[in-house]
Amino acid sequence: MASVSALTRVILGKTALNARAVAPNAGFVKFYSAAPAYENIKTEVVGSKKNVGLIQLHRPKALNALCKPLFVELGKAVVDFDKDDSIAAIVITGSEKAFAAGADIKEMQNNTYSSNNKGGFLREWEDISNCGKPVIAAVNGFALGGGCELAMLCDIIYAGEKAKFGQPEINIGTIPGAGGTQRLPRYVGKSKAMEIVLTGNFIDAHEAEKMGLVSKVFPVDKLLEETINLAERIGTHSPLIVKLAKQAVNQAYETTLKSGLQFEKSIFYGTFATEDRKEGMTAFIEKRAPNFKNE
Ligand SMILES: C=C(C)C(=O)SCCNC(=O)CCNC(=O)[C@H](O)C(C)(C)COP(=O)(O)OP(=O)(O)OC[C@H]1O[C@@H](n2cnc3c(N)ncnc32)[C@H](O)[C@@H]1OP(=O)(O)O
Repeated sequence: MASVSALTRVILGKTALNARAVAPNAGFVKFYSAAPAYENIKTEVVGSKKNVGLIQLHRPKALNALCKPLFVELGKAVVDFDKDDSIAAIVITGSEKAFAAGADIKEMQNNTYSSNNKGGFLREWEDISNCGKPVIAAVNGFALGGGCELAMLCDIIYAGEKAKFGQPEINIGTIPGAGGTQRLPRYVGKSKAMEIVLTGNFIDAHEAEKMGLVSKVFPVDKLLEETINLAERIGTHSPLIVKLAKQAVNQAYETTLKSGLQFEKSIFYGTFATEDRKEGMTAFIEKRAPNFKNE
């Protein structure tokens, strides 16, 4: 697969450089003065308004298996983009062959119950689910085990038509450990989730779309472009209201309908305390585009 840089050059028709490598004020790519030297991921700021944080998992020799160093870097990149007011949404992608082939089996082979427990194995993954901004997965290739779970930690999943999803942990004598038994049934229902978890079988992108795991399927070489378009579309709205909308939808997974509706109502009422709600409605009535201030 072409690198993120090459892809974004194609997508945006201008020079997109790795944010780590670019000098301050280089124009197209936002410079992170304190950007760490990542080894297992690449980050860039992309989109015509430079408001989409793109993270590419980059551990090609292991099909992006999610070793701890990779996840620490991924968590840091997500937290940094989440804190950055110029970023509207975050896209996580992998390579054409693999989004991620799961947690790193070689790394965990000699773990014990007690080492998992004491070390909080896979705890870093919470950095993704705690992100306030929309996180979108662009999945080409394998999204297996932890790879499928990482995609499900994201708010929206777009897939390339050759993507393969699965929870094959059962094949190696364990069970999904990063949300597969909990998030998958919420996406696809109990029977299909049981089938996927208990057989370890893979499902293709179109099946995943039919089941509701994936929102849309695209040709492999269009996936990243379409996902960035989606992130940019979200980025046209008030970041404050987007964050509240995300919180409200996520609450549907945490509670009963009655208390979820109460939660929604209080968030909805709360939007009336924001400048952006006032601006949005005023702009509609004045027949002009809104100018949101994130306030
Ligand atoms: C949260 C939990 C508990 C988990 O995620 S458990 C892990 C769940 N995931 C899996 O079981 C998938 C494991 N991987 C596979 O089944 C196969 O690699 C696939 C994805 C079907 C691809 O098969 P192939 O195309 O034949 O590639 P394959 O040669 O197996 O993999 C290429 C390299 O990546 C390595 N690799 C692939 N998946 C890996 C993983 N999850 N952990 C560590 N290394 C992995 C693999 O060992 C090989 O390395 P090497 O060349 O040093 O032998």
